[in-house]
Amino acid sequence: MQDQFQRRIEYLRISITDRCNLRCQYCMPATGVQWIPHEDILSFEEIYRLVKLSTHLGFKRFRLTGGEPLVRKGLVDFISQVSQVPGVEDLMLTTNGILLPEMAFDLKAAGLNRVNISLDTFDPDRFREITRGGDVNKVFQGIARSLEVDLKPVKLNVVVVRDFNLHELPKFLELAQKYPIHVRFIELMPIGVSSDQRNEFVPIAEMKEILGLQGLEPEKKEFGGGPAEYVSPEGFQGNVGFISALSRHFCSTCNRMRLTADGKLRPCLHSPKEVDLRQALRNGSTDEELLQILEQAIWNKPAEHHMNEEAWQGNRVMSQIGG
Ligand SMILES: Nc1nc2c(ncn2[C@@H]2O[C@H](COP(=O)(O)OP(=O)(O)OP(=O)(O)O)[C@@H](O)[C@H]2O)c(=O)[nH]1
Ligand SMILES: C[S@@+](CC[C@H](N)C(=O)[O-])C[C@H]1O[C@@H](n2cnc3c(N)ncnc32)[C@H](O)[C@@H]1O
Ligand code: SF4
Ligand code: SF4
Repeated sequence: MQDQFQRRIEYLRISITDRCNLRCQYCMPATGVQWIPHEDILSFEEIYRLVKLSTHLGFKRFRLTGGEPLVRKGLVDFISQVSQVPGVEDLMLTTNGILLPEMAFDLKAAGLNRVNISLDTFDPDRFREITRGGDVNKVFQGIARSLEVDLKPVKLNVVVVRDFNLHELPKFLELAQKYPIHVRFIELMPIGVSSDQRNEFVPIAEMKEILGLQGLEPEKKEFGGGPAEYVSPEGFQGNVGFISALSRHFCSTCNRMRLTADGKLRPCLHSPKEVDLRQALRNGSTDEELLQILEQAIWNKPAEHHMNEEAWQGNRVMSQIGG
């Protein structure tokens, strides 16, 4: 359905867990976060019901995220079920890739269409530093395995952090040159723990200059349902995408809603306004009542974010929203 600004809302980002096997510095505090108790997390049955209902409103793209979605038990069976729901056209997952070497085959067999994998550096020590303990080789293996089992197109998410990985951008470009991978460079958003890391922000224009891509016309073709704008340099096997959340935001074409692991419907990544679907699910609401809640939340979706002018509000960090 459309919201009050005539945006067609068709993409639901579902955070299936707030837990994670990494602790990225821009996403989570060093001490970690208090995990949400199990009983407060939506069960897969509850999420399944919401997915089915949302297709009646025109939702067709569904992305599983987290926390780290691959750490949740029962995920493969859940994907088998959701992938068969009529109206689910694109079922996708955003992951840090650590568990992909062992899970990619089963995910594909269960009906997952594709994966977006986060990777901010090639250097094992620096990866350990930014993720507070992760093994980058697992992510490399995860990328290779995803290509092998055809979870395509495989996309990489590279959050650009000035004092951390700016010098590695050309190496990421090489990856898109040699492999059929969409490499996307992301502006650091001042959300949760990164709300006080604004000095690490690098605008897309600067990234393009470093990469020598400033002159290229953006692709007209769509490569998914997300906000990235792509260029296709001559002779490249993959594409290069840019997610300009701050320097040129894409809110006027926003097509998505978010569901948090504890069952809150979040109409905008940046706005703390949420609607409690868990309570509605658990107090015996009918399908019609749930649909009404969804419709109302979509209609009232904020026009745009205020990351450039306002301080971060609310107490969630990015891993508790889903990115
Ligand atoms: N500001 C803003 N950032 C978003 C939004 N959706 C995704 N992002 C950011 O874009 C980055 C990539 O998101 P992904 O989870 O890989 O998904 P996607 O880019 O929407 O998906 P596809 O383009 O369909 O592959 C993450 O850092 C997200 O936080 C949004 O609605 N607003
Ligand atoms: C919150 S993570 C959840 C999924 C999974 N754990 C992963 O890392 O891909 C989703 C995406 O948000 C990105 N992200 C986290 N914090 C961010 C921030 N402050 N600014 C921009 N992107 C961020 C991550 O790099 C990742 O690509
Ligand atoms: S970005 Fe993803 S992998 Fe890193 S801490 Fe956040 S949820 Fe975990
Ligand atoms: S910041 Fe909010 S309105 Fe803007 S694109 Fe993201 S979810 Fe949509």
